[in-house]
Amino acid sequence: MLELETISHWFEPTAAADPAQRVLHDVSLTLQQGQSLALMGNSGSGKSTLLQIAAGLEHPNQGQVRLAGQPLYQLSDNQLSALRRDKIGFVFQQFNLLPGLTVGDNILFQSRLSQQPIDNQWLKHLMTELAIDDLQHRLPEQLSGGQQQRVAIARAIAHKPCIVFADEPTGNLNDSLSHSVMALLSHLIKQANSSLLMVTHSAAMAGYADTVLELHQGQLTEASPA
Ligand SMILES: Nc1ncnc2c1ncn2[C@@H]1O[C@H](COP(=O)(O)OP(=O)(O)OP(=O)(O)O)[C@@H](O)[C@H]1O
Repeated sequence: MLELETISHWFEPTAAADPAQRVLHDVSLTLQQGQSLALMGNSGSGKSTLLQIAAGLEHPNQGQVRLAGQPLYQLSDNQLSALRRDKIGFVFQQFNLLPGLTVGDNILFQSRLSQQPIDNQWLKHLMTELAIDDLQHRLPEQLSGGQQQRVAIARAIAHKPCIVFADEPTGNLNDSLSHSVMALLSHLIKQANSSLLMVTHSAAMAGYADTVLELHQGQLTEASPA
């Protein structure tokens, strides 16, 4: 479903005398449909860079990413945007809800853009499970952090994407909220038969994923036990 093929990536030096900063070295990875993977590693080890490359948001210097059989970095900009819109869901640490839209419109935003038929039964199920059905007419600023992240999860899964990319999805929540939000995210992703690639600093949150890998010196290794 998601294949990273020998990805290498570096950033140009900020000063002429500095060497280029190589962040990823020949990273390969396969994620099957319905499988979840947590990516851990020290700050600055390249986790977000890897997630951005896997999601088609940052062009790698070398290597290819295949998502649902399509080589992301051989697609035109329009094809890549359409694939991201139809096949991918995103959950970010900062929630990233659209401030001018109600909860209901935020959740439907991506489905409407993709012009796919909206599965109302699935939407209702999501809202009930996430306990946000009474919040549909509120604006994001009228919600708590935990409520905002539950809305962001509904938005990410509403169109049953092939894969959800989550960058520190519980990074702004306290411990108990983190567990309840993470439990809901992993449960609903399984129900949608979506895959999950999640970046986290928390071994407890990583424990919700089927597999945990660590990024160290530009390469993926089995995560060391917590
Ligand atoms: N646009 C950029 N230009 C130059 N260097 C960058 C850029 N983006 C990231 N980096 C550098 O690449 C390295 C990896 O960054 P990245 O954000 O992927 O790490 P991370 O593991 O997600 O870190 P954290 O856990 O702190 O969020 C860091 O050293 C960072 O400073």
